[in-house]
Amino acid sequence: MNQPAPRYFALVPAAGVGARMGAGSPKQYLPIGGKPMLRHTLDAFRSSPLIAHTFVVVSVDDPVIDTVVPPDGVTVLRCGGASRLESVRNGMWALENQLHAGDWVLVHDAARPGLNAELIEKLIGETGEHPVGGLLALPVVDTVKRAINDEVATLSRDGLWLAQTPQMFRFRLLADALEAATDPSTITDDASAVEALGLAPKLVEGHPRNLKVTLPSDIKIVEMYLAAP
Ligand SMILES: Nc1ccn([C@@H]2O[C@H](COP(=O)(O)OP(=O)(O)OP(=O)(O)O)[C@@H](O)[C@H]2O)c(=O)n1
Ligand SMILES: C[C@](O)(CO)[C@H](O)COP(=O)(O)O
Repeated sequence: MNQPAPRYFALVPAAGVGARMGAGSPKQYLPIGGKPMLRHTLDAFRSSPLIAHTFVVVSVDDPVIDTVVPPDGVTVLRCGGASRLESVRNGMWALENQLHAGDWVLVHDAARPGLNAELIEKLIGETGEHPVGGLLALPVVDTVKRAINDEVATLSRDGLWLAQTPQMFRFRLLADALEAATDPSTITDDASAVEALGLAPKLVEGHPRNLKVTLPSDIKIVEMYLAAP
């Protein structure tokens, strides 16, 4: 019997405060290339024919989202938590009765506005029906140092990658993994919750344009990528 076509949904955690940006307001609403940072991410998912719908998680009392959310393709979930882990987990809880166990969920940071349809489709295409899931990541190309107190050591960069997002997993697996996760300081992305179950997601090479806008110096970099044809 033919299997139903897989469904892909985006879940965008956007309930952070942007402390490291130091802008005095949540960074996801800062203007990037003429529109709020979050809108770039929402528009990227709306531009991909593979994405059935996008859900964005914001803080319960977010006063800005209604002026940023596009007219269609996106549903706002006012259930943000005290950590990224909690915001994503709360978002998954909110979708419990809307998504099927086998639906794919692509979790993507609102703070990564450089995402485009090509990267979305690359992740989906290369992850395919992988038994665990996949995430965009970049292989480490610099020498890595670890500094503890006055000691500095060079770490082998063999096999080291820097995780990006989206990170895509089937709904049930991701929901169960996040349910089992307890420590937001160690479970800093969605894949680490799945890895804690003893599972290994696929790493798919992303792109520097998909950087996480964390510090003020990141804004000009991502605007450069967004301005490039
Ligand atoms: N309680 C939180 C914390 C973070 N995030 C989201 O998770 C993504 C990645 O987090 P990060 O870049 O750390 O954003 P902030 O937490 O806002 O930044 P900072 O750590 O500097 O405060 C962002 O899209 C952010 O909005 C979230 O939804 N809920
Ligand atoms: C999810 C993530 O972007 C993968 O690199 C990263 O872990 C988010 O970290 P943050 O401290 O919440 O920005």
